[in-house]
Amino acid sequence: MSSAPIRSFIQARDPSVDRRFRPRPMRRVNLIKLISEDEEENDSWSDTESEHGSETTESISTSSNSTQTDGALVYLRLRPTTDGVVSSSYTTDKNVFITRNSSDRVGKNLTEKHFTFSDIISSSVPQASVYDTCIRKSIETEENLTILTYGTSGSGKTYTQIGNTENPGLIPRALEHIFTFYGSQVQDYPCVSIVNAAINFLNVNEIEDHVKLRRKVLVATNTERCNHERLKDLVLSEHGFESNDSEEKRVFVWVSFAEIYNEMVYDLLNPSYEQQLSKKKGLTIVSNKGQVFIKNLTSICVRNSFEAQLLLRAGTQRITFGSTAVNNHSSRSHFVFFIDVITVSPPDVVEFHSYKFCDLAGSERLHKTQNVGNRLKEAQRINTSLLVLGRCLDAVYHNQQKKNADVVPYRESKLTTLLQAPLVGKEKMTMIVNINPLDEYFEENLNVLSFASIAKNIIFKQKPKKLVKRSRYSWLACNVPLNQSLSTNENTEYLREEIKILNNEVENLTNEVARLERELTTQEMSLRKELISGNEAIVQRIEENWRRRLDQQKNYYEGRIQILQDQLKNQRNFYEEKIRTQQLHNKSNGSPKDGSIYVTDSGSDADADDSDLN
Ligand SMILES: Nc1ncnc2c1ncn2[C@@H]1O[C@H](COP(=O)(O)OP(=O)(O)OP(=O)(O)O)[C@@H](O)[C@H]1O
Repeated sequence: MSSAPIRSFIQARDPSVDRRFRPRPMRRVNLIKLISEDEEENDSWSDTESEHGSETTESISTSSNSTQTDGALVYLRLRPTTDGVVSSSYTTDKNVFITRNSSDRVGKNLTEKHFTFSDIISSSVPQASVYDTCIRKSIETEENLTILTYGTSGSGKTYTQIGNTENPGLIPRALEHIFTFYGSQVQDYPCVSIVNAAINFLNVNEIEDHVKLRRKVLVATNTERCNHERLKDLVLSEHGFESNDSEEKRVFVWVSFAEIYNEMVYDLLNPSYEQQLSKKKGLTIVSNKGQVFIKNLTSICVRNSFEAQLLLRAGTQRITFGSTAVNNHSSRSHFVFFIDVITVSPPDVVEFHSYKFCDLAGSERLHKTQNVGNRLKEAQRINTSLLVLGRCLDAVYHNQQKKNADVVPYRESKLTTLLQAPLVGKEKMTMIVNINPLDEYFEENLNVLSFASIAKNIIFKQKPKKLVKRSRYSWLACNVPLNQSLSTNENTEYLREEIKILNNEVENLTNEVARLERELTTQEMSLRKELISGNEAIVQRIEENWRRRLDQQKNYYEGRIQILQDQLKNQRNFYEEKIRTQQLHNKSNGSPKDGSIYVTDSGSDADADDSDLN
């Protein structure tokens, strides 16, 4: 029995076939774009060949310690609210019940909804706990992880990912964690890297080139080691990370940083970033046997957390921010910060795992953000790419219930093209949904929560994968001491650059010391002023006390003087009266010839009054 011919939309039409049922492409395809991307897919494999390539056997293995057996972990994080009416009420057991408070919409279906999350992070939960809940375990179990922050504008996505100096976010914490975890195993020289999503050993020339590039990128950033020491102390004191560097292992940590702005991919660590931006020359996203990567994205092999934090800060300064009516420091693009960790164990095992921190730009209601001009264009691009992300999640979710899967429209936006692996479950994905639970954002929050609930309900059929390679000389290939690897000229140049960066650092430290001294002087002055004004107040109080006591004493003695004067007056009157009476008496009886005065015994009264004078 002959089987029915397989229909194809490329072949010429068979006139006997009913046109209504002819096969068609599932969607309109931009052929030029498809050809250019496919070409790059082919190229990318040849790029991965290194001098060790012929001796290697490469395998993609399933991660044995992976915990993802079902779907993505979706957390809800609530932003603290200072004023305004809060629209949602929450239950404790991972459920959120969102309801509108304002009276105009009560009674409509829109006003009440119920959603479930992997966990709810309330507004009082500190950044350290968010890190412990969402990321810590993945770093300690060395598994691939993509962490997305999603939500409306101003809901706290960038705060969650990057944070600030007092409250560092997930990325700075992850960097400190990785470097503490691997400790002395972290290598200084980039002997092995990831090129086009494949493990690649570098030869001596490539190592030299990379060391030069690393210097160039680091020298261009403003080194501030003192700030880093503060950040490191803070993070380590909050988490107490433990080191796992007892095993014999060589670890290479690579970081890269990309931005998707107006559907163009920009390299935030590229020394000529400004040129790419002005020429609007973005990078291409390509895929290689399911591994998606950005072609020619600058990746730097960092030696310690200080260098990594510097690159994070330098890249963050280049992210496109703008002011809107909702957030005066609003990200106008999506960014992805990549940390790739390659571990080489003796005799021949090379493993690769990566962490992608993806901060999605906020979905925006145009009438609320009041955007015009460029801001409006950006907002439209942002909303479109988020819409595609929603459609991809929706398609993945519905495909799991269907026999014939629909095409998932990953390629319709740069963001979804890049996130393809976690969206299909090849990599573990954690999504933090940020909302500002004010009543005025009720509808936006409802959209965000509906979107998140789709992500929460996806169950992946495949398990996350980890790239493992066995290479006979891998351990040896990673043992390239500086003096052997660099020629004398290069070595001199390298040392010159080292001196330059150290000088830079000395200058910064001197400035920091001067600043601290100035701060100290100001503090001392204000302390002195405070002490003087404190003492002045005490002296004034004592003075007032004494003055009061003096006044009291004065009043008392003045009173006494008055009494005594009155007594004296009375005595005088008494004796004068006595003298007058005696004189009258003498006159009537004849006065004594010698003129003497006779005193009567009533003088005893005067004696009694005299006692008062004592
Ligand atoms: N959990 C939080 N605790 C304290 N402050 C927060 C929190 N979440 C957000 N904020 C503050 O809210 C403001 C807006 O946050 P952020 O810029 O992170 O929003 P966003 O979601 O990234 O916005 P956009 O999409 O517009 O870039 C910032 O000033 C931030 O410090």
